[in-house]
Amino acid sequence: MLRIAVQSKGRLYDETMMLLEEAGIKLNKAKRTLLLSAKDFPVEVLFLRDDDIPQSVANGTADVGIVGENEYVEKGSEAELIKRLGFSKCRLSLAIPKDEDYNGVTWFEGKTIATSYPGILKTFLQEKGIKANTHVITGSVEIAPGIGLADAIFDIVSSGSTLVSNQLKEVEVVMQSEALLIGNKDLTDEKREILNELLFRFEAIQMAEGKKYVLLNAPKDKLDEIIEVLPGMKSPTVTPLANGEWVSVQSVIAEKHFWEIIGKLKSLGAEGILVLPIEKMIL
Ligand SMILES: Nc1ncnc2c1ncn2[C@@H]1O[C@H](COP(=O)(O)OP(=O)(O)OP(=O)(O)O)[C@@H](O)[C@H]1O
Ligand SMILES: O=P(O)(O)OC[C@H]1O[C@H](OP(=O)(O)OP(=O)(O)O)[C@H](O)[C@@H]1O
Ligand SMILES: [Mg+2]
Repeated sequence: MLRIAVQSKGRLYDETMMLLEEAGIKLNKAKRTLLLSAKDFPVEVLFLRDDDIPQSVANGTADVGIVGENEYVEKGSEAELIKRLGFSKCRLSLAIPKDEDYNGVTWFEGKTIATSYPGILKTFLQEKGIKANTHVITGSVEIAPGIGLADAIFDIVSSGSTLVSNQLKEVEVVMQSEALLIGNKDLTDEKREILNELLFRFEAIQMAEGKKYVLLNAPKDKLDEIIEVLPGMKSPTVTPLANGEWVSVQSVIAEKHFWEIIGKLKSLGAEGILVLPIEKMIL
């Protein structure tokens, strides 16, 4: 059994559970259980507060874990980084009251900064040679300047709307963060084998992200030009149609180039274009 620690509720929960489900890990349902086993796969899932995940993985309570890079770095965890998962992207930034003049990090000299990430903040301030006081609070950090608890804050920013609604402005981005798969350094060979299977599945899911399968009918005399627009994984599949003047072409395209590619295909005379989602991709 490989034991995976995941956040029990919060910002990481939904996408973590979706990733596990897409990887074929279906949990045996039980109400209010913090440890659930999976059906048909030697994995069990341990639900924890995200702050506790790096340490649980480092000390072997869990074998692997899914946690924000911010928590992993803050805890200085002995766990090893196995894979970046690409979701829950955010950044850790310093922010100050919006009406303050700001002309560089020296603004923070002698100031008090409220944060839930004192470790990362300390490293940053040391690198910059700034002496400031840190006020550690575990939540609602953004209200600290407004109630006179601190002069500035150091916290998670994503859209920036929490800063705006607290009359703050972001002045320094200190680190970028995303969800990570981390693992204990001393996994047994058996556990490594399960982990490798899990990684294979995660990679197939990530590979399919942002990609679409396209099928279309093309006039034979335009085939070369159409193939140039549609690179495909290796090269597009081309099959003849009953009408000898036409062929069917199938390929994979990146969603971000979708409309541009479809426009070119149409102008080259492609017809009957079908676009299908891709669930998994194994090269
Ligand atoms: N606004 C956001 N946008 C994107 N990712 C975020 C955002 N806020 C937090 N995250 C990421 O999700 C992780 C979990 O955030 P969440 O707010 O659920 O944590 P928490 O309040 O500490 O929860 P817990 O009760 O588990 O300790 C953060 O550590 C960060 O990596
Ligand atoms: O830039 P934004 O898009 O506004 O996101 C940033 C906010 O999101 C997180 O809080 P969350 O909403 O998860 O609430 P929490 O304090 O209960 O963790 C984080 O702590 C910030 O406050
Ligand atoms: Mg937390």
